Parts: sequence; structure tokens; C-alpha cells
Amino acid sequence: MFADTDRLHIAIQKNGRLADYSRDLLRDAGMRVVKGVNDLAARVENFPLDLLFVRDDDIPTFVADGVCDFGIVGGNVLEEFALGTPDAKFEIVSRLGFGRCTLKIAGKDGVEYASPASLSGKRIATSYPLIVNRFLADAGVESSIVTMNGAVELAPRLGIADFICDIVSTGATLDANGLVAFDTVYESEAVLVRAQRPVDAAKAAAAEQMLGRLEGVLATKEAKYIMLNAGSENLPAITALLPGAGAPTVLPLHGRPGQFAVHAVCQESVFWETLQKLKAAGASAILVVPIEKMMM
Ligand SMILES: Nc1ncnc2c1ncn2[C@@H]1O[C@H](COP(=O)(O)OP(=O)(O)OP(=O)(O)O)[C@@H](O)[C@H]1O
Ligand SMILES: O=P(O)(O)OC[C@H]1O[C@H](OP(=O)(O)OP(=O)(O)O)[C@H](O)[C@@H]1O
Ligand SMILES: [Mg+2]
Repeated sequence: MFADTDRLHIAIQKNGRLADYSRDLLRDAGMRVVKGVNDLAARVENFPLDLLFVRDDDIPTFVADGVCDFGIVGGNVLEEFALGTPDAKFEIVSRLGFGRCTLKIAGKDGVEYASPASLSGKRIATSYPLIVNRFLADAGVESSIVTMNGAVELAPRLGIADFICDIVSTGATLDANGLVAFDTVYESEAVLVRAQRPVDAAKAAAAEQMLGRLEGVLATKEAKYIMLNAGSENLPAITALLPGAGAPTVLPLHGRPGQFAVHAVCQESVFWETLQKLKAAGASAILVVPIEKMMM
């Protein structure tokens, strides 16, 4: 299957934080995955695409080496790879809005941290030595880095490091280990990464089609169709409140002079607060409906 050069290949995480989101994204783009010959690869039956299920750490290499045309990987993992492989050829096609987390400097509750200078001469445990190195270099600080592949949060308790730099999302893992976050080193989310190498016209066309669909899926995730009624005097204030909407459609309401229906696609999240503001600005009969598919 891997040798089939007519088909696109995408590497996604086999198990872990990004695995389900990655599969869901491809499914939402209409890719019907059939079970593979083993659990390391699978074929899409209605599109020239094969999926490779791998460890997240291997995804940047697969893409940069051209084994895969695309990959879905945490921005943090890709950044660490890029710092260690400056000649690697790849490009980030889009940020995917899931796998959001932050690399943070943390230490035992009570340890002193005022600024990065507090790390001077200290030991920092991390799985992201190159990102941490850059952070230290930017701050003009010298520390020693202890590289660990996992369970980084244990390092201060084990006495092998004074600080850690690890992934934080809710902060529950830090809490559970008696650690406190002091500083932000890197903000991350999952990204779609693409190999930079020439491909034949058919494959290039398939890649563009896939990207168009993925763009549509990402755009519809937040997007909502909003409908409301309002008097003409309130239209300017109301249209200004619609989040990420282009020019809305404004139609006169039958038998109600001076009253209009406003329809718009909002590209950004529509929160309850927005609806309350719209109502206060004179809107009534406000409806917000999800958009299933969109192609711009
Ligand atoms: N708590 C979290 N919340 C949100 N995103 C996270 C969180 N932890 C990790 N991530 C993101 O998901 C990616 C994968 O995390 P995961 O913990 O599944 O990796 P892993 O254990 O190294 O998996 P693998 O077995 O593939 O090597 C991380 O690189 C990061 O981008
Ligand atoms: O701030 P929190 O919401 O607690 O999330 C942070 C934790 O999540 C990740 O680990 P994960 O749970 O994916 O397990 P892993 O260590 O086996 O990768 C990460 O390595 C942190 O330990
Ligand atoms: Mg990993």
C-alpha cells in the first residue's frame, strides 16, 4: 500500500490526544476509511488517499522525508523537529483548532520564580529540549536541560530537576504533582503539515481537492447561519454585531413595513452574549443554525 505512488498519503497519530480528532476531520471531509490490512495503515475507498497510523513524534520525519504528503501533528512536536532539522522541507497548511495546549515552565509550589532569569544555573526537565533552549537563549539565560520522554512532571519530586517545561492544558496534571506554572514557552495546537516536493499533476489535483474540503470543514466548524428580524432603524447596529459576517442579506418582511429579515453566515462562534446584545439592539426572532457544508 505504501508503495502506491498514485495515491496521497497522510500520517496521523495512531493513539493519543490527536488520534480521534484527526480521524473525525478526515471523515467530515468525506473520506470513507476502510479497515487496513493491519492497524498501521488504511485506505480511503472514495478518494485516492491512504492513512498511516504512527507515533506523533514520527510524523514530521515522514512528511519531511516525503514518505507522506501530509501529516496531522501537534505544533509543539513539529516545532521541536524543525529546530533540530533546519533543512527539512515542509509547510504548515492550516491550524486545526484541536490539541490546544501550552508548553509551560513549572516548578514545586513555593519555589521562587520571578522571570526566566530565575532559571539560571537550574536544571529543567522537558521532552522539548530545543524549544526550551530557544526560550532560554532569547532570555539570555543558561540552564541545564534534562531530556525526558514522558512523566516529566515527576522530575522535581525525583530530585532530577528544579523546574520542568511540559504540556499544560487544564493544569490538572501539574496540580496532582504539586507543581505550579510560572511562564509560557510555546502555544500549540494541531496543524496540517505538507511535504514540499514536486508531485505529478493528478496527485497535485487530488491534494488541492482534499485541501479544499478540509478548509470547508474547518470553516463550518465555527460557522453558523443566523436569521433575525429587525426594524430598519436598528439595522446598522445589528449588522455590526454579527461576528465574522460578510454582507448580510436583508429582505423586507411581508405586510410589516419598515421591518426586515436579516440572514448572514457568521464565520466566528456565535455566543449567548452576542444574542443578548442583538436582542438589546432591537433584533427579534433570532435563530442560529449550524452549517453542514460550505465551499467558498
Ligand atoms: N492535555 C492536552 N490537551 C490538549 N492537547 C494536548 C494535551 N497533551 C498533549 N496534547 C497535544 O497532543 C499531542 C499528542 O499528545 P499525546 O499525549 O497523545 O502524545 P504521545 O503520548 O507522545 O503520543 P504517541 O504515542 O503518538 O507518541 C501533543 O504533542 C500535543 O500537541
Ligand atoms: O494540564 P492537563 O489537562 O492535565 O494536561 C497535561 C498533560 O496531558 C498530557 O499527557 P497525556 O494525558 O496525554 O498523557 P501522556 O503523558 O501519556 O502523553 C501532557 O503530557 C501532560 O502531562
Ligand atoms: Mg509521542
